[in-house]
Amino acid sequence: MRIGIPREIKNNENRVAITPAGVVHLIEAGHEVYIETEAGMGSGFTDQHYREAGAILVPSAEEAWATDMVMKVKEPLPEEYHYFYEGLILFTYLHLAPEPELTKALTDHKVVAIAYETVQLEDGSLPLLTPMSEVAGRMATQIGAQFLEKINGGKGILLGGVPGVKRGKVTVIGGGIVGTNAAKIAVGLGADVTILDLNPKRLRQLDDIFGHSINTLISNPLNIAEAVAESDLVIGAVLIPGAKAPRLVTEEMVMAMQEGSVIVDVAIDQGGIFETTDHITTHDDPTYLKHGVVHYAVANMPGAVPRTSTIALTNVTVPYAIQIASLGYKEACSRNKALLKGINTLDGYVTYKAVADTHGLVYKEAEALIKQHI
Ligand SMILES: NC(=O)C1=CN([C@@H]2O[C@H](COP(=O)(O)OP(=O)(O)OC[C@H]3O[C@@H](n4cnc5c(N)ncnc54)[C@H](O)[C@@H]3O)[C@@H](O)[C@H]2O)C=CC1
Ligand SMILES: CC(=O)C(=O)O
Repeated sequence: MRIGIPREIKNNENRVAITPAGVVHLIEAGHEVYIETEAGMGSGFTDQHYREAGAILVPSAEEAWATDMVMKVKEPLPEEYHYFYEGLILFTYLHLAPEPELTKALTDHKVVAIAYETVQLEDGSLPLLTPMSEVAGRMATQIGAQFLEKINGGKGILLGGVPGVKRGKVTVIGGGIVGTNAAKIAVGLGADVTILDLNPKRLRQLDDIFGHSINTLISNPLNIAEAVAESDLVIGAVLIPGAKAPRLVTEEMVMAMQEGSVIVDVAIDQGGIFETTDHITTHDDPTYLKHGVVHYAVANMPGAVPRTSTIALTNVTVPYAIQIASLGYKEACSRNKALLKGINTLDGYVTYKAVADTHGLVYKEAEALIKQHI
């Protein structure tokens, strides 16, 4: 199969969908890799690295898109929609629930869109989201600490405090991969950390992992309101796979926070969990002030640490890409049910229920559509 890797064009998105090591694996499996020139530069991989690995360098995005399967990192932007064609396999993060226009473009062009973030194993885990959630979770606390500094618009506190001065309070809403990694860094900095989750089993696991260095709270509106009001930093880390994020923190709750406190809404890629994170921000202009609270809502946080992120991402995506390329998506998804769950659009239909429900579109099971072809 011909696999295309265009350069990412989202603001400050320095990741790339394949490393030279990944190219070697794909070529060993019998495939051709067409990579746009300079696509890997932001991650420290030169065109020469890719050439030596056996890739074919192409000078335009158009040529990278004119292949059988395109691998990307982020969702295509409107200026890329004209590359879509019927039967194109697109393997990337999509986050379609907050993206009605992209959903329409994919269904209109009958693209086979396989979203990294909804590939799901039997135990419910999301193997192609996990590494980026680890990165974003760790970054969330670092970023929060940075914006709490007075020079960056914050209230001027050090999360760990010092002897004789109180520690800062960090609340993490959602105790999955992002939440756990955010808490690890916050505990490491010496902050007073509270994690809320809806799932009592998860809270027990967190209690086993962190012991008395965190507080756990069941997630409900009263607990959220109380924890948010007294926090210096609140991190949004909730996910209902494929669906629009629930708005758990109301504007009123944000108004109860002290001026100069900070919100990092990591879940913004699924629409965000704060009523006040009403738009996505970029690495160029990452924050805005609302009710005196600094809001950070960047949807591609790992793009800021591309070397780490590209390697972590491709470690997990390449084995799935090889399955799709070697077997074809129909056979690969019939054999691998985790991959089947990744198909968000097929044959002009939305094939992920939460996405179809969010946009009020007809839902069709990917498996049934694939069977019609076989
Ligand atoms: N902004 C960015 O650059 C990035 C954003 N993300 C996003 O971060 C979000 C979280 O991802 P993960 O941690 O991997 O998901 P996860 O599935 O590991 O964890 C989500 C947690 O939310 C909990 N939850 C569900 N409903 C809840 C509620 N009402 N209250 C409290 N907790 C609730 C679940 O029980 C689960 O523990 C996703 O939207 C993901 O796409 C991930 C990486 C990068
Ligand atoms: C998960 C995601 O969307 C990202 O890493 O940018």
